[in-house]
Amino acid sequence: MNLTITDVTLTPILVADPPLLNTQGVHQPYTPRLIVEVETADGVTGVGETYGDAKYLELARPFAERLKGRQVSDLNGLFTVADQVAVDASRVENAVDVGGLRGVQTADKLRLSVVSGFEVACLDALGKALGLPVHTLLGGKVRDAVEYSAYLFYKWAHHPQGVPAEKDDWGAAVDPAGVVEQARRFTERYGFTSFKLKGGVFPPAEEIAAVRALAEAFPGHPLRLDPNGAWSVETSVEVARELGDVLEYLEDPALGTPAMAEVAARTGVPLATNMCVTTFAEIREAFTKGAVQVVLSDHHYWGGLRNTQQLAAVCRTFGVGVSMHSNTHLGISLAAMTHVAATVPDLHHACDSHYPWQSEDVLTERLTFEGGKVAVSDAPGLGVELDRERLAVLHRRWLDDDGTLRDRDDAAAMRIADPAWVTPSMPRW
Ligand SMILES: O=C([O-])C(=O)C[C@H](O)[C@@H](O)C(=O)[O-]
Ligand SMILES: [Mg+2]
Repeated sequence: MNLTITDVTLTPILVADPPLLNTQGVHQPYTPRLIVEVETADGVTGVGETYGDAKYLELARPFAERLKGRQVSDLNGLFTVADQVAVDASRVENAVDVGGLRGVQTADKLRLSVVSGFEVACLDALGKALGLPVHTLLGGKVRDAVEYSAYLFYKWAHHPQGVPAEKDDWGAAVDPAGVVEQARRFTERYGFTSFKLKGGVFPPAEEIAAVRALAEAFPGHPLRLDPNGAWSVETSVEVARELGDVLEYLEDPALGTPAMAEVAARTGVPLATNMCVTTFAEIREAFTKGAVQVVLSDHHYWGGLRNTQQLAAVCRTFGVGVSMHSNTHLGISLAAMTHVAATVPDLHHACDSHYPWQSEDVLTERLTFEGGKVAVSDAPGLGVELDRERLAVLHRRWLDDDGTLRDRDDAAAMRIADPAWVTPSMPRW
């Protein structure tokens, strides 16, 4: 068996995204993703996926060049390769990513986001070459299915008038009744039993009312609210007081570890984060201050599936829970998330997934949720197959774009509807 990497292909694409609202603005009609393929000397291929904005693509290109001639099994070597790739200083000047939605932005984190796409592609190829599923390469599954939560968003029925977009059949959700209706459809279509509402969009009282309406419609079901750091400490404590009896956790109510620690000290509601702990370097301060009770790993920016397992081990050591964050990903990443989540022993919270919002994919067969869970594939590799025609169509869309959609910008999308919109300064409430 020859595991030498002989070819690496990078395909940036634009995928349809509905008008989902968050505290920064609204999703653009198409969002960038990067599809990574590696091929071995034996002709075995592996696929990976990561963020597709220009700053990732510009690192992925030199990274891909350096991979040829290496072994798909040399997963540790990917980090050495990453260290050799220079990051343009202007890419980390503002120190935050997507207005802060993905936490701090450092050169290392950018590199890790690229490593993850290649790591997953290498694991897929290695698994196929050995006839083993990715979860076996990660040490073996401890469950046969991984539970996901319904990721509810305030949303408009359509992207602003005149903006080209794909149709979506979800309708609008801008008030408690709309949120409950969306949740009902999520349960009917996918069987989800826990619900996360993306908040920070409307004044807290409206979002409290929406969560209350969910609690009434789905009594006893785990509920979460995530305003992406849009609230002050006082507001966070107030919301925790109002909703403490129904929340599984509050996610990033306030921005930054010191503020989160203060909120945590003043409420019994557990706090989760995908914003103040997004790198290993941020763990010590957050855990020693008791700022977070659940870390939501995003294998893309934590540097892959094996780093996610390491994060889970650190969390276990500190008695902090672990679950998963999600961002406009496709089926390759859902498969990758499912494989790694299947290997984490103490996963006690349903993982996030945007996948139901992504009507387009690059797989021949979409992954499915049954009873809110994705079955863990035992097929070799990730257990997914690339649909080359679909990939070509979505790549063509990226090629045809004049550059405005190649970098995610929720504030720019909002300005189309509201020209006066500026990225809100935090805390917003
Ligand atoms: O905090 C989170 O869970 C996210 O950042 C998830 C996504 O970025 C979500 O907020 C989005 O895409 O609007
Ligand atoms: Mg979050």
